[in-house]
Amino acid sequence: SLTLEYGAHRIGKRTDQMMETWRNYGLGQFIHWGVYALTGGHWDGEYYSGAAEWIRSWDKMPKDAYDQLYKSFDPKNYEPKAWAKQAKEMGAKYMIITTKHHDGFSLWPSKYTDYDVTNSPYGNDIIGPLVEAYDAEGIDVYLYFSVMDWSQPGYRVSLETEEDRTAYEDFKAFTRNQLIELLELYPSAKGLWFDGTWDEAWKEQAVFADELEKEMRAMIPGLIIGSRFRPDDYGNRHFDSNGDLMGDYEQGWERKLPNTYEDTKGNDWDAVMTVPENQWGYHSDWRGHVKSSYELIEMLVKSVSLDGNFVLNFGPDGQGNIRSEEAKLAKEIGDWMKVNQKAIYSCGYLNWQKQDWGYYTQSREDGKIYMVVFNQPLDGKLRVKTADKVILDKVYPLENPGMILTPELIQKNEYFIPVIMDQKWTSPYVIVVESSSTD
Ligand SMILES: C[C@@H]1N[C@@H](C#Cc2ccccc2)[C@H](O)[C@@H]1O
Repeated sequence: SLTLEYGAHRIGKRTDQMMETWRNYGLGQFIHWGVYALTGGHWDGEYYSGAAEWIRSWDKMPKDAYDQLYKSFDPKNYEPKAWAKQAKEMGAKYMIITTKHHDGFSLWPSKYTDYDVTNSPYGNDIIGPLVEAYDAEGIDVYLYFSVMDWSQPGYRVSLETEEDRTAYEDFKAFTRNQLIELLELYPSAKGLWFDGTWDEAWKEQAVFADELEKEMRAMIPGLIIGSRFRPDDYGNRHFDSNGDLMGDYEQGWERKLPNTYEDTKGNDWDAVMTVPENQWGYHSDWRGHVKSSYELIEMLVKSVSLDGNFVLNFGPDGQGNIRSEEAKLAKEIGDWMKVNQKAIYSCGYLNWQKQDWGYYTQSREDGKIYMVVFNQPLDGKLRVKTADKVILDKVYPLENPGMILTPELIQKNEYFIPVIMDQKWTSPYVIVVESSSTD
């Protein structure tokens, strides 16, 4: 393997309490909010088919017009406490807020740019009240920060000339200043979710990024930073040039999920997911497939079954409203979580053979096994093939612990669990398996 000075600084999972807490979240909420929400994915009557938060990059979007939008940012309906309550009802255990997206508009009062909320009609800090509201609901807050910043004169995609390099030094200092500022202003933040680190210019900054990461971790002990922030000695992010994970968890699952446990390489990971195919910021006209709560609950369960967290995105509109489609999903997911949360929180991967009826999760607290059924067999029999030396001691529906189910032995370590056929199941249900080992 290569000798790396700026590669992975740890092999294997973090085992401290803050990371244990992170690992056990199960469900998170992403919030993408900024001046792009004012456009709703349209400009001058034309529909933008890209991701709404990227509308500034659209050739039909005059850059100076976009850069004036902040002078109209005055979200009268912004209610951080209502947002936090809704997230609590949904069952989110953490929330990731865009403090600054690629356009550089800072949702907090930043000493280092005039392109921030204090210079908008709204005038006040957006981030602070949101952090307070989510902290009050017991939902941990993580700060999304885009290194790529189109508003900054020193920002560069690549460093071709001496002028580029000189300018980029200013940009690096600005980036560090804003990050230190965020951690000083919002010390209850549990971590940073970095984005916009794919530029060649940034990928040359292994030394700077490593020193900055160390400085931030020293400010907030236990701070959680994913694999998307640092480049290694050769510019590799996520996994260093030896294939070892950078940062505290894998951050590469954006709008996609791993399919097998092997895909996760045994790392901690989160999957961040949009409701439409690819809209993070507010788009008034969602086209194409919009995911149902059923689909999103399956993604959540699949994520937990593979030792990951599932983070569902919300994109409030320019007035600070949570759109009705997202409010409906939050309610539907929350209703399911209220009944089935034991199969999600503090649960993870179980090494039993995956079956077609759905997913296994296992509690990291008491070892209970949860069979989350999405595809009920027509004959009402759930095939279960356990790992070796496992005895099924007690099997029952999570919703009805008194209804003991008797497994039918098919062969060694393989059973049929009779499902409850006298009930028309309309949503995914959970069967609990209490087991022991013959060791
Ligand atoms: C979390 C998500 N990352 C951002 C992106 C992107 C992107 C940009 C170009 C090609 C592929 C992906 C999206 O704007 C959103 O913030």
